Amino acid sequence: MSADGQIMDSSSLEKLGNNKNGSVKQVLLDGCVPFSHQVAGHKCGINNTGVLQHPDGTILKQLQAPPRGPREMNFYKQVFAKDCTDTRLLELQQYLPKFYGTWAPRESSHELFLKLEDVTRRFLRPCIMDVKIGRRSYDPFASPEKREEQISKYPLMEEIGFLLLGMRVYQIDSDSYITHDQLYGRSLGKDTVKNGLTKFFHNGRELQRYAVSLIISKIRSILHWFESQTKLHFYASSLLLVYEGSPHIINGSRHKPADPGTKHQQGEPQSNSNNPHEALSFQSSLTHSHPYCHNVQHERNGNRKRGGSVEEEDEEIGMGDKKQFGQEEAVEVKMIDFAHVFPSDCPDESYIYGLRNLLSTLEQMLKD
Ligand SMILES: Nc1ncnc2c1ncn2[C@@H]1O[C@H](COP(=O)(O)OP(=O)(O)OP(=O)(O)O)[C@@H](O)[C@H]1O
Ligand SMILES: O=P(O)(O)O[C@@H]1[C@H](O)[C@H](O)[C@@H](OP(=O)(O)O)[C@H](OP(=O)(O)O)[C@H]1O
Repeated sequence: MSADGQIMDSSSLEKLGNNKNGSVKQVLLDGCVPFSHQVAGHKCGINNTGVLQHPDGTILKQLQAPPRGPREMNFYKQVFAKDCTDTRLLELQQYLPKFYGTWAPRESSHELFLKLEDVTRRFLRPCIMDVKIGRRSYDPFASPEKREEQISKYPLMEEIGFLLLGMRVYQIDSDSYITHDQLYGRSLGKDTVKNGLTKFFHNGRELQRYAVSLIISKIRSILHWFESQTKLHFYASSLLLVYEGSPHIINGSRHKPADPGTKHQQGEPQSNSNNPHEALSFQSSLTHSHPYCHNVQHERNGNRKRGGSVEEEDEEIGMGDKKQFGQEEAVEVKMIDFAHVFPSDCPDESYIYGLRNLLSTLEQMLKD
């Protein structure tokens, strides 16, 4: 058990030798690697590995210690049950990452992971933000100590109804990402939380207004779901907001990656993985297939092979003037982190409050 309460067996981590920079690339058994787009949440195991990326493009979230881990697993199982007839739960599916069941490393079956859709996967330069929603980030069964600890981390949660846990934003001019962690989020007050959200939508040149508008409409749909259901309450749960940071690929058509959890088809574009094993699985398609594959390959490893900028690489492979996907697809909003979801018989006013305030802050941003 790691210091943060997650179970991780050191036997499942292999070191694959030094790469060119002298750093050690970790690959878990079965070709899994640490997921490079994690912006918040628990880090567990050796060298603080957190969420993992499976070679098939899904992500793996290790089950937390009971009761949290089993509670989250059961929640996913309930929502994605094949024989589910509950309309509200069926509606909820679209707002969650797809759930592909549980996964365990071949040689360490006592470790259990949730196998989930990687929400960032179809994006070339994903800008990602994790926002905890609700006025309380502790559940009704939390001990007085836990309540106090959670409240003291962000006393404004009650009033603001959300907390920026972490973000990663692509900057066009420097061709790099800036990141902010939870300490930044906690430093934001009622009058400054809008500035925090603005940072997430700013690419160094301008506010990505299209992304704000599209994300607003996705959050509105989630709010409608919450306004129409009374059976579940979500505590310490988050929204994961993602939009495309690359200026090259908005507007136009593009192929979608193969459904994660299924085998990659040759020639099918893959996106944004940092997993060398996933790259290998479609390596043979690189020479003849869609240039998008090639482009992504450099970016996804996070250590591109040449010194040139991302844009130069796009030009080299014929991507420079290509627009690759429509605006609707250029953003994503999913609910994540369900370790504290409980049955109820009334609307989840705390979560609804958080969503409404987040929405009105985003709307205000567009008016400014
Ligand atoms: N389905 C997903 N697709 C892409 N990224 C994800 C997905 N699920 C989680 N992540 C990434 O992993 C991070 C942590 O996820 P999550 O909040 O579920 O973990 P946690 O350890 O339970 O968090 P906490 O410590 O807040 O309880 C998120 O901030 C996000 O960056
Ligand atoms: O972000 P931080 O500062 O690391 O704080 C963690 C964060 O508040 C998590 O939401 C919480 O897990 P839960 O929501 O599941 O309670 C975790 O509790 P923990 O320390 O008990 O794991 C905290 O440590």
